[in-house]
Amino acid sequence: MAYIVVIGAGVIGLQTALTLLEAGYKVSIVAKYLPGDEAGMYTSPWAGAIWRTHATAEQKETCEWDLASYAEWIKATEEDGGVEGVRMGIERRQIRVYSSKPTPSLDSPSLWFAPHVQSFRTLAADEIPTAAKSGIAYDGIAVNPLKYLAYLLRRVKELGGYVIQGELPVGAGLAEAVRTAAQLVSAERKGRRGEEAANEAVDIDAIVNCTGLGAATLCNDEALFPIRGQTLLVRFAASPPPKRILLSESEDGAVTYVIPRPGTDLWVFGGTKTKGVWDVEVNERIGEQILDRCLGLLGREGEGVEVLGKQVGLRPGREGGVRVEVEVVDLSVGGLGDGEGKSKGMVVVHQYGHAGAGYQNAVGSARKVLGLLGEALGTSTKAV
Ligand SMILES: Cc1cc2nc3c(=O)[nH]c(=O)nc-3n(C[C@H](O)[C@H](O)[C@H](O)COP(=O)(O)OP(=O)(O)OC[C@H]3O[C@@H](n4cnc5c(N)ncnc54)[C@H](O)[C@@H]3O)c2cc1C
Repeated sequence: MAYIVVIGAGVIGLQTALTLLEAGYKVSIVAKYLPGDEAGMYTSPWAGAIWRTHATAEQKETCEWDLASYAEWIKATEEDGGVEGVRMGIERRQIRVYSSKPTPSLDSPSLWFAPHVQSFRTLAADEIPTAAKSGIAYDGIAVNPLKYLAYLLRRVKELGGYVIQGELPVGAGLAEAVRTAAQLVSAERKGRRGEEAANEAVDIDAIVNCTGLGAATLCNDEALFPIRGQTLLVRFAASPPPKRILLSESEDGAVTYVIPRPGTDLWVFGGTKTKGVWDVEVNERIGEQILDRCLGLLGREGEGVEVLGKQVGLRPGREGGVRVEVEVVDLSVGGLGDGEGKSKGMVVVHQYGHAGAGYQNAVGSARKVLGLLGEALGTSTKAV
């Protein structure tokens, strides 16, 4: 059975590990940060998060990825009275998207997703705020990132995946990172199985690199850049609004959104999308602007509104888009020897740079990794 090490425990690493385990691979995760940790370089806990595709009709693969998550999430909210959805930390909520442009016709490429989402409709004039020109609504999904990450981690462990907390060296090249990952897995095996495992060869068949922004230094990918997002966590002391996701896009590209956070009485107010800014300190002035914009979107004043959290996350943006591809890394120099002096090429599947769509891309892009691994290792999904 092929043995895969997944680097990273954000939504991408965890979903990839889960997909590989479900297909029969043995999997260990190595990651500096795990669910429950909070760090500027750990994007996933800070997400909004919702299902709202950013893909254009021409980006066929991304469209498929987004639809894969949508189908899986909707199913989880429907089956068994929605028990699985609750376990996952997701809720089905109507999303209303307001725009400063007129409604495109239903066969317009910008509405490619309309036939695929449930209860799609254009909003009537009296359902649209005065500042907007048009609006659409459909059944969306809100995700509580903390619960969702915890759920994925639990599933990984239930299926026999091992999770090792550790940092791989950055700036020393991918081969060095791969070697360190192998050492960490070896040490973990030793701890788990006792001294007799100490000399056991670490037989790793492939690595999947799900390091998000960390890939900028782990494998020197200069195309990566942060897209800073600031949000607030808000509670309404009285008369909370109807639990809907509202999102407004203005002509200058600014996006304002309110998201009821699943399983809580909190709301996420957002947001910002500032490219190239690494600063993870909360900016109070931006926070006040977000509060004003969101209350305006809800048509409310500020009474009884408690701001309980202020947060910043860095989306892993990448020039040229997501990187999901195979690289064979030469480990011959001081590498993972086979004991006979032969060089060893390690299959590394890169899986990072999902920008503002990591949650909705995760299921589909993990399936792509599964296919790439099967081709690279010569293991069909059924034969691992
Ligand atoms: C404000 C905001 C709102 C968002 N809203 C949405 C939304 O509505 N819908 C949506 O789909 N997406 C949304 N996103 C985007 C989504 O959060 C990201 O695309 C996703 O979290 C990226 O996940 P990741 O696993 O690639 O990276 P991360 O979560 O950053 O995980 C990277 C992992 O790699 C590990 N790692 C990195 N370097 C090393 C190293 N050297 N050694 C060991 N481990 C390492 C880290 O410790 C971590 O475990 C939003 C993001 C933000 C900030």
